[in-house]
Amino acid sequence: MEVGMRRQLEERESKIMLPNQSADEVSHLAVDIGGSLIKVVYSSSNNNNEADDKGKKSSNDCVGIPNGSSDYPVLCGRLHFAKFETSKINDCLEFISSKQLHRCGGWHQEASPHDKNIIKATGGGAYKFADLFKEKLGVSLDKVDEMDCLVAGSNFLLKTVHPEAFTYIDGREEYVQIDHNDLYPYLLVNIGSGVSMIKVDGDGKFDRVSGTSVGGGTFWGLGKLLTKCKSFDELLELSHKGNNRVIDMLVGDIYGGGDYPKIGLSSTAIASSFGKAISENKELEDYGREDISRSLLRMISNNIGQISYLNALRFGLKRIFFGGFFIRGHAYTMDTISVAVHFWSKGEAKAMFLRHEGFLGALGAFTSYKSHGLDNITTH
Ligand SMILES: Nc1ncnc2c1ncn2[C@@H]1O[C@H](COP(=O)(O)OP(=O)(O)O)[C@@H](O)[C@H]1O
Ligand SMILES: CC(C)(COP(=O)(O)O)[C@@H](O)C(=O)NCCC(=O)O
Repeated sequence: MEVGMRRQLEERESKIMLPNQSADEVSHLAVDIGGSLIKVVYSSSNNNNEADDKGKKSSNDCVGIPNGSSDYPVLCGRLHFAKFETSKINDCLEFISSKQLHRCGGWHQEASPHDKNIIKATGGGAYKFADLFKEKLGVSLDKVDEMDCLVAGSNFLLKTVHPEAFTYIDGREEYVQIDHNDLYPYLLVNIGSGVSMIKVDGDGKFDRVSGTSVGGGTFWGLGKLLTKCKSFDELLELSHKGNNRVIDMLVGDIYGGGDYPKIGLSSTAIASSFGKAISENKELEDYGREDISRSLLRMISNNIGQISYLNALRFGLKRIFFGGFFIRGHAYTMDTISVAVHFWSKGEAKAMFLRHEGFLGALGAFTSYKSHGLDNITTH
């Protein structure tokens, strides 16, 4: 199975190991409620401080915060990730309730009852669904700004998790070694329902320099209408089998089969996405659903790649990291974005992808439990 598809079919819940992962007491929970998906990040930890077979307190190995304090057993455990469709928010609330994740303040003996009833939340849904969380789970959402969280999550991953960033070129993922002293500035492009482009200059130092409403929601929304797919994964799967040349008007279609070398366009370059449909006497039903899905995916990915590069150019940025659940580790999406960045930058800029692509915001909210030392965690 192709790497991209493998990741796409992963289980709904996945984990990052923190040092000494071993037990399962839930300690912190953060949510990112976006236009399409709710992302949940929570940590579980060994909280019992029992001696291991060498007679050493297991919490002494918890080296996640710089001063080595063992007051924060959350550092000895796992980060768990889960996601739900925002339209099915009740599934998410049931998940949280069934695992008692909302009782997350409990690990800290000194946590006040007040703290125990508050969870960090980001994304527009932190505003939209605050009352629902209160009503169904009895918790208040402590709202953290979405852009702050995206940047914090991205910086956390790039600095802490290895391997996290990779390039996707000619069908191959290649992991990128991140030099902590040479990370900034970079452009973060988060492709969620819509797209935000953020110039990141350091921890908490950033500027949202651009955005576009043509993003993941556009692909899923238009794709659903055009193909009658029932799920995002089905639409993505279809795109694998399709051929965009059936619908896209290529340079060669306009130039009698030839290239247009003077402006650097080969005959196979797309001159006009969906352009063939104007001249053919065909209805929507006459086109293959696979081909429609492929053209749509290509159109949107290409466009985002191009706008990203133009913004990188505006600020002289060479590195562009792409996140957001639109990507889904999908080979064709990453390939199209990479090719677009490479083409427009004439090889000067590089598109890089993040393994925890869709969880930047949720991770940023998670690390914002600052008073609990979580802004400094490290991982294995
Ligand atoms: N299972 C899924 N259901 C719906 N959309 C999905 C799914 N998986 C990936 N996506 C894509 O991811 C986009 C949402 O990405 P995300 O980063 O979660 O943004 P948001 O915060 O706006 O929800 C969707 O618009 C869609 O393109
Ligand atoms: C409004 C948003 C920040 C919300 O984030 P999302 O739920 O899409 O992840 C995002 O959809 C966006 O940046 N849209 C593009 C708006 C624009 O710049 O035109």
